[in-house]
Amino acid sequence: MRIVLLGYMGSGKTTVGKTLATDVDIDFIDLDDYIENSEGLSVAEIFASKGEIYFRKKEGEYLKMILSDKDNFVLSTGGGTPCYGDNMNAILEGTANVFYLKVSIKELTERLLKEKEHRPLIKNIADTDLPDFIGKHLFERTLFYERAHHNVYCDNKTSEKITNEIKKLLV
Ligand SMILES: Nc1ncnc2c1ncn2[C@@H]1O[C@H](COP(=O)(O)OP(=O)(O)OP(=O)(O)O)[C@@H](O)[C@H]1O
Ligand SMILES: O=C(O)C1=C[C@@H](O)[C@@H](O)[C@H](O)C1
Ligand SMILES: [Mg+2]
Repeated sequence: MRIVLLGYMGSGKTTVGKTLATDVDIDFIDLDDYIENSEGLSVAEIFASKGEIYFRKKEGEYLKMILSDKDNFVLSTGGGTPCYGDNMNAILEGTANVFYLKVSIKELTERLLKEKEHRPLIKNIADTDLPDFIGKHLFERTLFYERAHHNVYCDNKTSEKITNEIKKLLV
C-alpha cells in the first residue's frame, strides 16, 4: 500500500505520517529527511548554499526515485512538493491514497510562529506578517493540494485522531 500526505508547512505531515506508518505497519519516508540524508545537508543549508531552484530539482528527482523504487510506504512530502513540475501527476499516477492535511491559517500561524527558524521560506518574515503570508501562499497552493483523493480537516485534532480518520479512508 502507498499512502502520500500533502499539506502546507506545519500541517502535520511528518507527525501524522509517523503515527500512521506505525499504525498500519509500513515504512515511513519523510521526503525532507530523505533529501537531507541524500544531499548531506539540511533543507535550510541547501536553500542557503545552492538556492531554491536546486532544492526543487532534487525534491522532484528524489520523489520520483521513491515512487519508482518502493511499494509499501507512508510518504510525507515537503510543503511545496506537489506544487512544482510534474510532481503532483507523478504522485497521483502511482498512489491510490493521497491525503491533504488541511489546517486553517490561524492554526498554521500558531504552529509556525514557534518554529520558523528551520523553514527557509518563512524564517525572514516578521511574526506580524506571517498570517498574511500564509494566507496568500496557501491560496496559491490549494489548487495543487486539493487534487488529493481526500481533504482531511486537522484543526483541533490530535495526530492519533487524524490517523484514525485516514485509516478509515484507505483503499
Ligand atoms: N495534530 C496536531 N495538533 C497540534 N500540533 C500538531 C499536530 N500535528 C503536528 N503538530 C505540530 O505542528 C508542528 C509542525 O508539524 P510537522 O513538522 O509534522 O509539519 P509538516 O507538515 O511536516 O511541516 P513541513 O512541511 O515544514 O515539513 C510541530 O511542532 C508539531 O508538533
Ligand atoms: O513549503 C515549502 O515549500 C517547503 C516546506 C518544507 O517541508 C521543505 O520542503 C522546505 O522548507 C520548503
Ligand atoms: Mg515535515
